[in-house]
Amino acid sequence: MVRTCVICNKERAIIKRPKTRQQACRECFYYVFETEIHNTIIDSKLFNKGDKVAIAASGGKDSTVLAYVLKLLNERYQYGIELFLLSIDEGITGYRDDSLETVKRNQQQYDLPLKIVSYSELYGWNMDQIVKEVGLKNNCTFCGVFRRQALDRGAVMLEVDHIVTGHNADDIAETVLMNIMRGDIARLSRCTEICTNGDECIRRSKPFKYTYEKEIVMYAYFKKLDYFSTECIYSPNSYRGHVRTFLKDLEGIRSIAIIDIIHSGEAFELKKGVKLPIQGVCKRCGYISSNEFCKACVLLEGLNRGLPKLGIGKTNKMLKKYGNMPEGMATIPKFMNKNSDSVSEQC
Ligand SMILES: Nc1ncnc2c1ncn2[C@@H]1O[C@H](COP(=O)(O)OP(=O)(O)OP(=O)(O)O)[C@@H](O)[C@H]1O
Repeated sequence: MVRTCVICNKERAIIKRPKTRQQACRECFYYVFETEIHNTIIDSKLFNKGDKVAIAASGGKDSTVLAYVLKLLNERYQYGIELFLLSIDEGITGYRDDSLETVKRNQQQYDLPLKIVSYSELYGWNMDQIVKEVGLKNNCTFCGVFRRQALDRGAVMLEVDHIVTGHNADDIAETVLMNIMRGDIARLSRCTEICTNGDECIRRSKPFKYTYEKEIVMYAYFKKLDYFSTECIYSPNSYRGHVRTFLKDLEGIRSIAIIDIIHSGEAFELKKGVKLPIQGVCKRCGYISSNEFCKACVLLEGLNRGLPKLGIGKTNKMLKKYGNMPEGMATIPKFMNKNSDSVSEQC
């Protein structure tokens, strides 16, 4: 049976929106998809006119669609922001080298400046070398911690005010579930924030907070966007992978479950008296940290001392076991910010 688009009531519907189950034509799907993201940006006051914004670009579907849509919305609604692409080269042969080729093509296609920062130049180690040391089990910890800091460092090099990432509604719902299952109250209380600012120097936000992964894939497919679709070769059997499978099952039964989980996460309130870690700065590299040394410095020290397990688990417990961090070890360059000598002075 031929169905008519429920939005324009004219064209033939060729899409069933995964988020709302609405039948829509292609043009109406594009329009509602883009407009919902625009509404999220406006409702959350993500940007100020004149902001320099780095799009964390991995070459994957999410960040590729993000670059395309942000460029389009910036022109359509005159946000007045300046966009850049910022990519981190983790040094994963057969994965990141190929996806970075996609980012380089996106740079041409979208005519945006691109900056690539590598783990090797920042930390003296790439992921291929790290996996040789630590194996497949804990390597995602190294990669995640190092990437977070690498993005901030790249943003400082680009002198931008803001980083946006392609984290989508599914990613955020997964994170809520993971934090509940781990009892990680500190992260649970902040993982649904669309924008982190105040305690961090470079604003970081997720314009796709309410955008379903399936719709991002559909949009990329129908628009024929150029993106890289292989999964990371070093992340089989990650904890997140199991949560993802669980969430996909839930979505199959009730598609709105993803948004409901995000709303539940937003509604969590901490009991009075619950102590949260206090943000300070790393004594060694100046990056934000709730401990004396940031996680990246501890992980790096573990690698350099031939003790890769040093940074896995509770830092204080591990330092007790393996001994304190010796002074004068190879370390990450001091985190410098465009307005101050170090993060501590600006935040
Ligand atoms: N190497 C990288 N360089 C720059 N940004 C990255 C990199 N890896 C991840 N990101 C950012 O973090 C977001 C979430 O990353 P994740 O690893 O969960 O990938 P994903 O969900 O497959 O997203 P994508 O489809 O964009 O790769 C990405 O959308 C991107 O904005």
